[in-house]
Amino acid sequence: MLEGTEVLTTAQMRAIESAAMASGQVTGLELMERAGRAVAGQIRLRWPKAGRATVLCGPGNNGGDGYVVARLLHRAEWRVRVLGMDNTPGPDAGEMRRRWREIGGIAPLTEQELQSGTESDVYVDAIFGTGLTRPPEGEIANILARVFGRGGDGAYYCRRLVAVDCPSGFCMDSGKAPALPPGRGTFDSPARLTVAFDSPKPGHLIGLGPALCGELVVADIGLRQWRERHPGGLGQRPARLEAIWPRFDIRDGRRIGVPLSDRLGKHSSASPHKYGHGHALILAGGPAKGGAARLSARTALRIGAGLATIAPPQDALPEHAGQPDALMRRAIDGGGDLREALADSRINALCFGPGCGIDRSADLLAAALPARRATVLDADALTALSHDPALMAALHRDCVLTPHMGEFARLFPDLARQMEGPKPPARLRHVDAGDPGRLAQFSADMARYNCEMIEWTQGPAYSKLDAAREAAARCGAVVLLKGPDTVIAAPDGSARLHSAFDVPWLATAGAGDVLAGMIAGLLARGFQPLDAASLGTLIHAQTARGFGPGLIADDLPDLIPAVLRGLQKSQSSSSVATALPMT
Ligand SMILES: NC(=O)C1=CN([C@@H]2O[C@H](COP(=O)(O)OP(=O)(O)OC[C@H]3O[C@@H](n4cnc5c(N)ncnc54)[C@H](O)[C@@H]3O)[C@@H](O)[C@H]2O)[C@@H](O)CC1
Ligand SMILES: Nc1ncnc2c1ncn2[C@@H]1O[C@H](COP(=O)(O)OP(=O)(O)O)[C@@H](O)[C@H]1O
Ligand SMILES: [K+]
Repeated sequence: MLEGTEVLTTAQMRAIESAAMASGQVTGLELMERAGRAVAGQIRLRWPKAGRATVLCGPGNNGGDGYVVARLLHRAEWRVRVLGMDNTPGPDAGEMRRRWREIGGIAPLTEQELQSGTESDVYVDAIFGTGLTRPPEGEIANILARVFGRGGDGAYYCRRLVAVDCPSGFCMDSGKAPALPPGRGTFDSPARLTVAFDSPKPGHLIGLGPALCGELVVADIGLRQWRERHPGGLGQRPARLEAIWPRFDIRDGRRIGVPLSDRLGKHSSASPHKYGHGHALILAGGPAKGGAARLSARTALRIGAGLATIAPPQDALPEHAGQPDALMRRAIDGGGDLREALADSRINALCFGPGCGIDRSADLLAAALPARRATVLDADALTALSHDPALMAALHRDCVLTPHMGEFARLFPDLARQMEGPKPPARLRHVDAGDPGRLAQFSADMARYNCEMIEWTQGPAYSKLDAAREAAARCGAVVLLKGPDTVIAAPDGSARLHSAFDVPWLATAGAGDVLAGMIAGLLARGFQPLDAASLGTLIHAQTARGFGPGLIADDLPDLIPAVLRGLQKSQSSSSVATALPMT
């Protein structure tokens, strides 16, 4: 079964941790011990033979986790070198540092120290986690350049790098990474493994996250139980932000949200007629422009629409005489013809854009949108939309927009600009678990968090998630912002994240046309717009995974049945992580 996995912003995570500690049922020290144990356990799972480890401990609680890792690896007979800072950390990290000091020394956390001595088998990055408040500078930036950079020969300095919670310096809300000091390259060396705590954060899944984090393991540190007991806690209401392709292993088996694939294999038995599975109408362009729409139409049939009709203008109709024979053809020359076609209420999903032409899309959209059928807008239809505010105003809740970044920038230029620039919006206060004043504030924030979730999603940098959500709210339709990471946002703030970093061959001409057809087919089958867009994204990538490099878009539709069969089989399995291959 494919289900979403809840994603928490760093602010939500902090609020939950603080409220859990405030409840008295768990202490910060216990959470830190569990976090460190999870990381040490994952290291030993991968590299069972005790070797040499260098643990880099930063000034805060992430560093505290690092001291726990050091202690536990030492106990497992690893030779451990710790580099740390000479600051006064919070009480929990201070205690963990003290416990480490009873075992071994702490060398200064400097680039020179990191470079010196025997090379380690494993490097543990516990410099910064969720508490990064400003871009790293000076010596810390130099160390990060060493940890995340490459030598002159292109080889990574720290070959086996394990990141605690996240690669340090990286923004877990936006997936952005700061610039390294001039001449020190970019953040381009991935961790081998990232162990995140409790839930994935948006940054693990979008932006640079999938590339930088390496394998992602989400470890249970015992907050789940607290959360489920806490009145009004996350377990009590549907998740607003979910990951729909968990490319990570999640340790506690927690799955929240809609079992997305449940209905996929099943066709409605209450309405066994083909019209019970919907009728998708795919609007095609003029002569020699029909290939894109044909890809969409074939896909709509393959994903299970009861009927699909391709609708080019009359002079292009003969070009569509070939396969598939199951596809129906109908000439639609302009808005009048389309209005006439839509008099048939059984046509319940429309697909505009692929190869359709900008002017034709504009004309047809003006006729179709008032009929309020479920509608996918892609390619030329998005360009038409960007030219005409009246069309934009006519969008409705059953519309799904599927822009890539270029199209998004034409539709929402201000939001695209914000994504590029550094925009530090108001950031939530740094929480220190030992400070009662701050805890009280966080309890208040926690209460706020239950009702004002969207506000909390604003990370320190404006992300693709923020932009897609704002766009969806602005236009009142589902916005699917595609790329290697895809964000699907609904006007009510619900959003789904998908990462296709493992299938770069999906970026091929016509793949977007297939996606549009897939969503149209799912809309025809009666899936809600957010679910249709999410499932379409997921199945689209899954078909590409199954094929491998060399894929062309024409291959995709005919791979769908195998993916659907796989999804049906996996419905008997309890966890996505075991049901689907990990990347
Ligand atoms: N008690 C908790 O809430 C738990 C926290 N845990 C760990 O704690 C982490 C969060 O801890 P913190 O909130 O202490 O945050 P961090 O440990 O990420 O870093 C905060 C510290 O870094 C300093 N800092 C921030 N940006 C800097 C910069 N650019 N240059 C130099 N110094 C900078 C801050 O002043 C502060 O001292 C999580 O990522 C996780 O690893 C886990 O132990 C689980 C429990
Ligand atoms: N680097 C990438 N890795 C995996 N998938 C990608 C990548 N870049 C784009 N995609 C996906 O490939 C598809 C390309 O769609 P689109 O840009 O509309 O292309 P076209 O217009 O040629 O069909 C989208 O589904 C997008 O999410
Ligand atoms: K880290």
